[in-house]
Amino acid sequence: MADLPGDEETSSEGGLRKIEWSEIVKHKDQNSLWMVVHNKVYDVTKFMEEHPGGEEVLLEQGGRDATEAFEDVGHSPDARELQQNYLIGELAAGSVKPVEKKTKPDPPGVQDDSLIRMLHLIGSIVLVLTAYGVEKLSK
Ligand code: HEM
Repeated sequence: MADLPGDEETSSEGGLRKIEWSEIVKHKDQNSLWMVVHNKVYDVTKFMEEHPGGEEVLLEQGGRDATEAFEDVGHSPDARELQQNYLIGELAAGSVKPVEKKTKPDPPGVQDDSLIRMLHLIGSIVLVLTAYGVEKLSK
């Protein structure tokens, strides 16, 4: 495969280029789709349309560790052989996987905000009532 960015970084021992997560996570759409399976990095951009399981599932795994998803499907030995055509490198040892941001729970502070507003309201009412009471008493 030609024109792979950083091809020249190919390591001497394994022959496989060591790739960091910081680079992998950038390749997660139709233009360029990489995924990690068993610590190996695959560029499946050109395979997307041919994938018997559909391109959607591959896109979902773009820029991520797809090992579990890949194994859960129980891919055939043929599929595993085919997969090797798309091998571009291996995960750099010690490369730290970025924390995935999934659907966030309610941001903290939302509840606190409404609590503060409620306290303000109660405070204002107490203030008005007190002022009213003081005025009455002073008469
Ligand atoms: C380089 C990576 C991959 C290759 C080469 C590949 C290849 C294949 C092949 C050849 C098949 C046909 C059945 C078989 O031979 O096992 C298949 C089916 C399937 N693949 Fe993949 N696959 C890859 C990654 C993935 C990933 C990451 C997922 C994520 C969920 C996935 C999901 C599926 C599903 C759901 C099917 C079943 C389709 C069906 O039987 O209806 N594949 N794949």
